[in-house]
Amino acid sequence: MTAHATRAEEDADDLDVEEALALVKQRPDHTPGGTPRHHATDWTEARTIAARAPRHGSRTGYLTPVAVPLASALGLTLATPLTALTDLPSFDTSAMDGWAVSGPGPWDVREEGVLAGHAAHPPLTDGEAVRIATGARIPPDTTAVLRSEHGRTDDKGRLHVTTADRAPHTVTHGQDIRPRGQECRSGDQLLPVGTLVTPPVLGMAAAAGYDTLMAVPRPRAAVFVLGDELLGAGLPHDGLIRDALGPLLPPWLRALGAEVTDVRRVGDDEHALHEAITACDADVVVTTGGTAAGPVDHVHPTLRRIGAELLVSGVRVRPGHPMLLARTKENQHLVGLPGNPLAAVSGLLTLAEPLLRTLAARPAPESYTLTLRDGVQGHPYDTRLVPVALRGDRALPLLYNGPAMLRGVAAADALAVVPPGGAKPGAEAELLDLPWASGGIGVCFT
Ligand SMILES: Nc1nc2c(c(=O)[nH]1)N[C@H]1C(S)=C(S)[C@@H](COP(=O)(O)OP(=O)(O)OC[C@H]3O[C@@H](n4cnc5c(N)ncnc54)[C@H](O)[C@@H]3O)O[C@H]1N2
Ligand code: MOO
Repeated sequence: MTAHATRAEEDADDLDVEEALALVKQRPDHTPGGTPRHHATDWTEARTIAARAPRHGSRTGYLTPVAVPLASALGLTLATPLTALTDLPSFDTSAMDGWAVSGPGPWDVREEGVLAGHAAHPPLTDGEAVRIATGARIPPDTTAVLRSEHGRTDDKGRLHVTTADRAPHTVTHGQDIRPRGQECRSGDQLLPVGTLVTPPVLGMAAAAGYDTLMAVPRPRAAVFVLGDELLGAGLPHDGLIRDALGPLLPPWLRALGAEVTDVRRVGDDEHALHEAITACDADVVVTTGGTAAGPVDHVHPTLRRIGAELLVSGVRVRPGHPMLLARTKENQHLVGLPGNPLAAVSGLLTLAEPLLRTLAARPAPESYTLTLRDGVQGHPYDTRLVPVALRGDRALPLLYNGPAMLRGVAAADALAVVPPGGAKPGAEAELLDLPWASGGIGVCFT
């Protein structure tokens, strides 16, 4: 381990120890800075509140379904059942390249063959055959398809069944013919409401006659990045640092099913923040930074000013405890992510993920646990989310997991949920998968 790594690891540990020590000396409803945290919500409860938030009043929770062209429907949820608009196959079709034959052989072979996509072929008479391609329409009165490798034509053009292992290949009635309606009849339900539109669902829908699907659209999300200290390019200098969340959040939100409609830096300007929020018509507003009670932390004052309803104000989770969720308009929620980058990731998974999931009518991922290879120091009262790498059937907690660090999560497959008090080596921990670790980067960012 390098001297640099050792120092960073100590820093990460120091943060935990400092916070823990400060907290054990205080009542659990006070932050280290002494600000009361009367409203801090339990981590599990916060996720439940976020998932239910869009369901207030008589609302279903999900966005109004729309007709979406197949090319744009990947990742959406079906709002109506997928009902076959046609029989499949829609005509009797050849399953193999070969000959359509009628009655027992040998057969006289017609001159013109039948290809996929061709118009109907005249009926065969008994003792006749015609060359046919896979997917072509079966001529009326065909009794079987003989595969090209199971037949040969003699010099008079007559078709014979060839032999294998000294016995002729069998030609049974209906062999290698896919009858119309074998897979479904027009009107059959192929997939229920609530199905996630995956690549095979798109293929199935096209085969069954659809050009568009009635689906729940992607929630539209706007990202407002707060902080005068942030640079969009180049090296940090003079106390200024690079904006890490501007690049991180939009693709992650897309991976969570959102359409990102706006990404803007609004500095530490209360007026600009007020303008940005009130002019925004996205379903979800995500702000970063400014959630604490510092002199330029404008999120809470702005929410008070616009009369927003605070649903979650602080969560008993580390990092990320100042995160918040508010209802800013009848159809709009705001997720306030803390500025520390790993704290923002924590808020994304705690509040934004369940909120977006409900708006998009997606089912909750199955929760699962794995054994932790190493012990993880806990917070006395709060849940911790710790980046882990998956190695076989064990989760390996990663270093560099301090609130301001992304080095751990950048190498992680999941975040482990560590309960208050910590976890011993070999303990089971719930894992929150990172979208690309399970789905593949190409799938989740389309
Ligand atoms: N008196 C107290 N102070 C703080 C408390 C507390 O309980 N009492 N909590 C600390 C914790 S924990 C966090 S997290 C932060 C949350 O603060 P804010 O949401 O107001 O965030 P900022 O102050 O704006 O920034 C915090 C930190 O993160 C850096 N930052 C901000 N945005 C970005 C970005 N887009 N990319 C990279 N880094 C960013 C910023 O420069 C600060 O270093 O409050 C603590 N304070
Ligand atoms: O614990 Mo804060 O929430 O640094 O990130």
